[in-house]
Amino acid sequence: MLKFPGTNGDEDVAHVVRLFGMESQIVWYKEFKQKDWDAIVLAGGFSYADRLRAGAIAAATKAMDEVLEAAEEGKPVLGICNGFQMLVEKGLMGEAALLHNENNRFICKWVKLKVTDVKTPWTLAYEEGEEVDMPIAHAEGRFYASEKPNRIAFQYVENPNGSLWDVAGVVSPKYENVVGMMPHPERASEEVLAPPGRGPGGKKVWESLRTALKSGW
Ligand SMILES: NC(=O)CC[C@H](N)C(=O)O
Repeated sequence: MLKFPGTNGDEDVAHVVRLFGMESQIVWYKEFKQKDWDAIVLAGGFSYADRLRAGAIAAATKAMDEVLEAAEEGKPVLGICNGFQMLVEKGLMGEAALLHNENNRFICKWVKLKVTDVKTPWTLAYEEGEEVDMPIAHAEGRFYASEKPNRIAFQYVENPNGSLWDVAGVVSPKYENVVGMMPHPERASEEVLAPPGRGPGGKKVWESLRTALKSGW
């Protein structure tokens, strides 16, 4: 897992990855070499204080060239929230952008999602069309693209931010091993963290990864 100045989701991701039986290390972006890792998670936060646009400055680092190389090699790469913004800014998610939420506010709440692509290393443990709960926490999460993406990984059941096509997460059009999503699966992977009436809808992201890595993805 990669840490930039302002990343804040790294400890939570490392914790759940270990909880699901895998090893995980947090690596400072200056020291990051992709060849050392089987999979990469770009955790959420406020890298470089969201200056310019969220994820834009992180996308210009050498560490993100390493991430691109890992994507090209077929390694599973997941961008969560600010990590998704980095993948978009790096150009890995096609002609797309994450704009300010329609209401111009930072939105922090649990939402219901539909899993719409289960052919990625991050989603293969879900049923297609399965509805799950996860929290969102972002200001710049409104998915925009001139054309509907071919592979949408997660869709909002009730769209909170004005994203086109209810997009909450997409598969890279170039690399099917690369997924970006605004909701936070790492905050929804333990029963105890789910509020009343909600379930830990992120668990299967890590179960998917475990299965994918075991089968040599
Ligand atoms: N939780 C996050 O990663 C937030 C992402 C970004 N800082 C935003 O507000 O849009």
